[in-house]
Amino acid sequence: MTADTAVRLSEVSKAFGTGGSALLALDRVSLDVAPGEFTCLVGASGCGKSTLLNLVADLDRPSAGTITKDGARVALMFQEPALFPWLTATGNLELALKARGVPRGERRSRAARLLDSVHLGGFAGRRPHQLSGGMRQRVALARALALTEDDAGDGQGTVLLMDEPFGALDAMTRDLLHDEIERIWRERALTVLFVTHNVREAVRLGDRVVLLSSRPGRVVQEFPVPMERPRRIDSPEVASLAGTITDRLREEVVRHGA
Ligand SMILES: Nc1ncnc2c1ncn2[C@@H]1O[C@H](COP(=O)(O)OP(=O)(O)OP(=O)(O)O)[C@@H](O)[C@H]1O
Repeated sequence: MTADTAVRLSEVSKAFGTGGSALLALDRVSLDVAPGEFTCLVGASGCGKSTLLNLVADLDRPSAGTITKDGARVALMFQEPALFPWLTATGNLELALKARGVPRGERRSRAARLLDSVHLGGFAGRRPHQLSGGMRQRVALARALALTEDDAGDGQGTVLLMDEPFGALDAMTRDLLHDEIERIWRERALTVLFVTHNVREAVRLGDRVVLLSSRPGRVVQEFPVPMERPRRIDSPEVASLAGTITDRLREEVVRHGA
């Protein structure tokens, strides 16, 4: 492990079950993620993308291999925002800050600052059902930041794990959130591991796209994304690289019958 690595997976395997019915979800996956890097993971359904994020988040343990994070704070964000419906946007953030041990007197102002940082300053008193799907995901993003920033409100050293976070949103809302996450990633120098089915989304956002095979999940190929930021998801350059990755993914799906 060096200063150049925020997360290192070394020969990580994960099997579910035992004996003849065991399912090998990940097979000797090795991956180094640099601090401040935006890495996207794509692969066919069931290739183990969520399993990999859960292992990095310590929600589960690998069957073999090691995962090293070098003191990084880790936050996880899912497709469903999973907010408490009876709490306002502010209330949801205050609860996260309480869980982080932030003193009561500081929580309101920290929550307000976090809502401002995701451009939801005017919606602090709304409950989740009074917010659009995109706004709820912004609150979920602010909560992930709340769980990881240090006492000075600095997110440096944070690994943000995102599991299809925009998968349930319409295309225009998703485009806006792509701009948002890119801005926040840059401002806070976050390290992001982003799982998606959407290859264009991966090319829009990633410094690198890692393609996983299915049953068992293995790293098939890595694609650096050389285009300048910000990129447009419908630009010819994004479409072209996404096409190359999709062709490779299709070969894998055919090979594994997924
Ligand atoms: N707790 C579990 N017990 C048994 N099998 C599991 C468990 N979690 C995942 N699996 C299996 O492991 C494999 C990988 O699942 P995982 O959810 O990580 O894939 P994925 O790539 O995230 O899928 P999707 O893109 O559909 O969300 C699948 O075959 C799944 O059925």
